[in-house]
Parts: sequence; C-alpha cells; structure tokens
Amino acid sequence: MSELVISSESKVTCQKESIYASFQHAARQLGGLVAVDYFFAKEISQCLEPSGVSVSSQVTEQQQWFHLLVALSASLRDGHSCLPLAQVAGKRLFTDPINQSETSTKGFLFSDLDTLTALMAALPLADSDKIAPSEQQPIVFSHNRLYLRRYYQFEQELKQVVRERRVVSTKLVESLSNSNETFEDVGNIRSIITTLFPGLASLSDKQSDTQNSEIDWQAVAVANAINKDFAIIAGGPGTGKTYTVTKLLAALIMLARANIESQKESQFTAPKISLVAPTGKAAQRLSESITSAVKAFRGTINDEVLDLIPEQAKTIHRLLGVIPEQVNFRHHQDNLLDIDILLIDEVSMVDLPMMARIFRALPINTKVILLGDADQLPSVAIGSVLADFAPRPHLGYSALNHQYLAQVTGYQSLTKDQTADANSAQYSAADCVTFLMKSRRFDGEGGIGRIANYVINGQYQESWQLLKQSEVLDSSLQDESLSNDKQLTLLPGNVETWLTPLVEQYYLGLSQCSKVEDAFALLAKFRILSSTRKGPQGVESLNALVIDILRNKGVIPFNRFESNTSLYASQPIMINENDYRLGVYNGDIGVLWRNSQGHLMAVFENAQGGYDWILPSRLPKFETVYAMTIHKTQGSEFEHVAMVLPEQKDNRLLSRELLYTGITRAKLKLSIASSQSVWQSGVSQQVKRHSGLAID
Ligand SMILES: Nc1ncnc2c1ncn2[C@@H]1O[C@H](COP(=O)(O)OP(=O)(O)OP(=O)(O)O)[C@@H](O)[C@H]1O
Repeated sequence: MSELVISSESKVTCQKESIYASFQHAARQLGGLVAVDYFFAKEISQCLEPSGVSVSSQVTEQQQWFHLLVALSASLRDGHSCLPLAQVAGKRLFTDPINQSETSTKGFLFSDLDTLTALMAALPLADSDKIAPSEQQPIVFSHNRLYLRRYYQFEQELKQVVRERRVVSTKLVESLSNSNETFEDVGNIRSIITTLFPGLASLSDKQSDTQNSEIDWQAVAVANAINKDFAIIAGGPGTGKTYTVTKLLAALIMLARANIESQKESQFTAPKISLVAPTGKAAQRLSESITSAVKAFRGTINDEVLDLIPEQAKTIHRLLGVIPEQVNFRHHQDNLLDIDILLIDEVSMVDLPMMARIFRALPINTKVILLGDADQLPSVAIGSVLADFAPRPHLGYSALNHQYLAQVTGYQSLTKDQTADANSAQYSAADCVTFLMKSRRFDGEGGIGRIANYVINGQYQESWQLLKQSEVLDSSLQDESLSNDKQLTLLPGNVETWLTPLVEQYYLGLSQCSKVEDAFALLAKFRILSSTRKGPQGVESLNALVIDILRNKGVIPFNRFESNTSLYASQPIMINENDYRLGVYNGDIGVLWRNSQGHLMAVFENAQGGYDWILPSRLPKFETVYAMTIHKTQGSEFEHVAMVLPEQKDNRLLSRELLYTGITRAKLKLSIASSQSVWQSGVSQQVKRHSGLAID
C-alpha cells in the first residue's frame, strides 16, 4: 500500500477557517478534550486543502480531518506511535463519559472506514521512499495508520536496520540450504553449544524429538542468537536471561577464537562488548547479575574466555553520550560508536525514539542483543519496541532457521512458522526471538510465580482465588502474619492496619543504621508500590502516612511547623528529573545521610560499587520514596513488595501489565492490598500499543 504524506508546504493556501471558535468552544462539544490535542489539530488542519471528497451531508471533510488529528494527538499522548483508522472509524468519540446516551450529540461521529480511507487517498500523495528528513511533512498515512512523521520515520528506520542485520547474519543459514556439506561454522557452533550445555551432547534420538516443555530453551537461545546480528532473548523474572546471555557472550568469544584458529591467523582481537540498560538501577543490577554468572561459570568455561566478558554495565544515555541542555547525543550516524557486540537489558522500558537513536549510532556490523520481559509495562514514552519485536505466542522459526537450530542443538521438534513455510518465505518474523519460560527464582508452587502467570494470562478467577487463600485478617496482623514465610498475602482493606507493622519491620531501622551501606541494604529489602500518585492509595498519601508513623515512633524529627517535604537523615529519596551535569537521573534512588562533618548529604550508589555524595540543595526535583509508583520500579527488585491498588475500579491506569510489573518486582514476598472488583478490572484490561513496528 502506498503512503500518504501531508505536507505543510501548502501553508500559503491554508484554510484559515476553524472548526471551533476557541478551545473552550471545542471543549464544550468534545468531552475530556486536552488543550495540546486541540492546538495540534488546529495548527495542522489549517494547512489542508479540501479535496472535494464527499464525507456525509452533516460533516465536512475538514471536520473529519480536525477530529482525526485530535484523536492522533491523544493517541500519541497514550504512548501509541500512530492512530489506526479502524480505531475511530464509524465511532462517536469524545462523548461525555458521565451522561452518555444513545441520542447524545456530544462528541464527534467519525465516518466509516471506507470514507475515511477515501479521504486520505484524495489528499496529495507523496512517495514514502522520498520522505525528506525535514519538518515540512508533518503527517504520514501508511497501512491505514495515521502518523506524526517523526514516529513513522523512527519505525521505518528500525525495521530497516533489523532487516539488514538479519540479512548479514543469515549467510550461515543460507549456506545450509545451498549444499550438502556442513558449513564450517555450524560445526564450530555445535561444538561450542555442547561445551556450554553438556546436556545436549547426550540427547538421544527420542529426546531430540522432545516436547516443548522439556527443551532447554537457554541452549536454543544461545544457538539462535550466535548466528544473527540481531537477537532477542525474552522471558519473565528469574528465567535466566542474564545467565543465558553470559553464556552467549562466552560463545561469541569462543567462536571468534575458533574462526581465527581455522583461518590460521595468529592475531586474535577480542570483540568489543558493551552492556547497557535504560536506568542506573537496571544497569547496576545487570552488572551484578553478569558478575555472579561469570563467577558461577569459573571452572566450567575457560578463564581466558570469561576474562573477556565485561562485567560493568552503563546507562544507554551514558553510552550515547549526553550533551547537557541538548536532545541530541554525542554519538549518532556521523559519529558512530566503536562496538562489536551491544547488549541492552530491560528493553521493555526503552521507547521508540531511543531505540532508533541507539541503532543510528551503531555500525551496521555491530551485533545487537536485546533482553527483556515483553509482558511488562511498555515504556513511559512512545512505543512498545520489545512487545512489537517479540510478540507472543512465538510464531515459530522459518524452515532454514529450524534446520540450523536442529543441527546445532539436536532438537528436531522446535515449532516452525507455518505462514512463512506456506509462503516459502525465507525468514520468519520470530527467527531472531527466543522465549525463556522456566523461572529459576519462583518454584511452581510459590505464590508469586503463579499469580504472575495468572495475571498476565488474564485469569482473573484463578488469581483472585489464590489471593483470597492468602488473605490476612486484621486480627492476625498481631501474630506476625506479615513476617512469616508465606510468599503471598492479601492485605486487609484499611491501609493503616497493615502499614504500621510493615513500617516497623522495614523502615524503622533506617534511622538506626550506622553506615550508609546498611541503609541501602535495608532499602533493597522492601518497597510499597502503588498504581497512582494521587488519592488515598496513591504514592503521595502513602509516603505521608509512613512519615507520620515514623514521627510518632520518634525516629524522625517531628516539627509541626515543617512540611512533609522537610529533610532528615535516613530519608529515602527519588530523583524526578535528569541532571546530566550532576550525573543523577529521573528514577535514581538515594538516601539522605550525614557525612563525617555532620552535614546532611544526598547519597547515591554508583556503578563502580561506591557512593556519590551530593549536597541536597544541588539536586534537581526529588521526593520521598518509602512508596513509589509501579511504573517507576521497572528495572528494580525488592525482597518484599507491598502493592496497593486504588479504591476505584474505573482507573484507566489499571491493567494486567501494570499488575504483572508490580508483582514481578518481588523476589521473596508479595503483599497485595486490593478489593475484588479493582483486581478484576486490572486483570481484565490490557495495554496494547498501536504501532507498525512488527518485523515482516
Ligand atoms: N540453567 C541454570 N542453571 C542453574 N541456575 C540458573 C540457570 N539459569 C538461571 N539460573 C539462576 O537463576 C537465577 C536467575 O537467573 P538470571 O538472573 O539470569 O535471570 P533473569 O531472567 O536475568 O532475571 P531478572 O531479569 O528477573 O533479574 C540466578 O541465580 C541464576 O544463577
């Protein structure tokens, strides 16, 4: 299908007539209208010339356009990269949510899909291949989706680089089909994979035809990623993503050495590997996990290989090189990074523009490995790159990739992509993806793993039943129900009842720590998570309640002239804005602590395992963080999580991805405060971002 680009170059002939006289006028007709959507639509629709397409007797072409643009802007604010016409066609949108009735004239009724498509087709067409990188063409219509040009370009760029990497990397797979002789590398790879996964060597013929559940997916993931320049290893918490990718890095180094030996070259240059994650906390966790995996492999994998695996991860911002006060990074298409292998962890948090910028800064032969959990909430900003690239269920592998995987792992029964097979397509969209399914952290019987699975599969009844079985009654709070060994507890309705024992258990000791490292260790044990900021169950109220409890216990200063925002030693804080000069970023967690001179300082753990001490007055905006939003905890984990949901079930933030993200932050214990109706509403709603990013 052709793409349509609406150019604002036609400004000279702009229609200056407005659909509405003012924002106030529009807001009276359109329920929930947001100013930015109105002004966006006004600006762009004024530049459109009527094409003469008959829309209907009641609405003009410009009216359709104006409201499509309002809907596009609202869609972008919700994190979608585009607006599929099918989302609005034939629907009355922007109605008054309170007084909806059949006969309501509020809102706007969009024409049917055929009419809207004809409207697009009648506008001056531009060839999509020739979209100039200028601000002249703000709107693009492609595959029945309306885009703001820059997001369309980001998607196109990303799809292109992934396709290019797939072509380069599948040389090996192609060679399998071209001759009967086994391509030299396949032999090397098979021997490396069986060294790293000794269980494969002893696969009997019967086992090689094994059921999906018995397949060692970690071995498949390494085999599948080693021959591609773009690979995704996706899986839930504790499924061994970092463990597997450490083996993959070892395998890549071993393969590079084997290739040098077979070419009889004496000079081996170690591949340049970079490890990155979207936040400082996630980078720190990645470093720790790689370090412990490397340590665990000593004795089974050659030390010379392990020594070449870097253990220090950094943030994506740091990799790209932030220029203070600028949106552009130091590294881009004209100043490429010098990296052979780039590993990006926690990819669910990476938005579309950031992912496109990462690829812009990479040479075409850099191998990119993405790790993440596609079931988690998508990025705060636009796009759902990981979920788009790794849709579930797995589609299966193309015939060639299947053949290659069977040769190197021994598994003959991996799923084939039937559609690719039927179309004799060379690639399957899922060729570069492997899902790890078995959690090594939660056993099958433990509550956290089970409830996470129920929730992400939309099984409300089963998840609620499991929660109900673990209900803690008010009276049993006295007998230490919260500190027993149970993984899962449903907390009583009244927040104050359960909050006090938890604050006593985890936060009271903060002020008694003698060293700042002890305070950080205590903070890693527990966190209160909420879906919202405002309201009685919101983060702000919960933080105020914790502060009240601690004041009443006498462990933090009580000064009735001071507000809750006054500072005290042992106060946990979270940064709300990036400050590139200071090196502190939105979401960084620190603690206020007195230095040896007795001055109150803000202390942050740094990537080198040490601490940065900063005067609180120099910090950008920050807040107290006994409780934090689920969104902000992505990339972090705690031994015990108390997750609090709002009282109102029609909260639009609630979704199964939100609940799943909150649940999977807990490593050992999870306590949940929710009513049945709110739980049902959360498990029933799904976050689905519209995009055109899926690889074809
Ligand atoms: N095949 C395996 N054999 C033994 N232990 C394993 C295996 N795979 C993973 N583990 C262990 O399971 C734990 C979780 O693994 P890992 O940290 O790699 O998971 P992850 O998916 O990266 O987790 P998360 O993203 O939640 O941090 C680690 O202690 C790791 O050593």
